[in-house]
Amino acid sequence: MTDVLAKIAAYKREDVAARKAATSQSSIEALAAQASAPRGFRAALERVSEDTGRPALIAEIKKASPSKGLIRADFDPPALAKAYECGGATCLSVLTDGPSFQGDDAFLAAARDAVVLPCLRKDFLVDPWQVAESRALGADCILIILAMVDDALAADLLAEAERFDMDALIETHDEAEMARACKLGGDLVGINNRSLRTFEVDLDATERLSMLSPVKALLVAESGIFTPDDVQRVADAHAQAILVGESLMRQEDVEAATKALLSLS
Ligand SMILES: O=P(O)(O)OC[C@@H](O)[C@@H](O)c1c[nH]c2ccccc12
Repeated sequence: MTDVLAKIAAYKREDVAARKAATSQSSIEALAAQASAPRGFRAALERVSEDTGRPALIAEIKKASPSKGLIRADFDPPALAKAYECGGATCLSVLTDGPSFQGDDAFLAAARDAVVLPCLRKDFLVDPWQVAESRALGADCILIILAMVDDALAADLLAEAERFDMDALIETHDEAEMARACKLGGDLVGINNRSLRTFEVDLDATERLSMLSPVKALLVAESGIFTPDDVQRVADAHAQAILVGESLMRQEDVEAATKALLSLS
């Protein structure tokens, strides 16, 4: 693991230890059992990509990032969620990590309550306890970043997601990680076009890795998508969904920008 990822993993482990000390596994599971039912994240993406013949949009609510600093000052998660929904997004992704992304757990619930769209909790999972926590926060899907976890932890996270009836987006960035994703056996696989090591973005990653993805997996092209041409490019590489944050978050009129990206009017 490189410096950025190692740093994030280190503070996450500390943070999770404190959270676990405050809320036991059985307590967090009790909270998860009370959460509103999962909305079917992967199923929604599949439905839209099949019905429309274009990639379904996972629209991301992200205030800041380590590579770009502050992305959007005027930041109101429920309003952004509604703008994305009206603009044609199929699902939402909400950053909950505080130190690197200025996210907050409360943003997830606030965004999800404002819409009917399934929501991904975008955070760094380093412990299976966080899966129950994600469900307790209302998440419909979790993220498993293969650059950050070994195969055993990835399998534990995936099994926990299944136990709570959630989907899991398995994130890859290179050939070795895609091979690991195939072994793991998930059915929702992301190709991050941004290296979490160098922050360099290249849509070429989707083109190189898509043919190596598991046969049954729904494929998500993540990061660096700015224009309808970019959407077409990853669609040509067989992406059935796209995960887009920055290019939409930077626009004043998020609903109009979402429609424009999807070429809807
Ligand atoms: O803002 P972008 O370039 O459209 O990217 C969105 C999303 O793919 C990106 O935020 C992301 C993908 N994988 C991650 C893992 C952790 C944090 C963030 C991410």
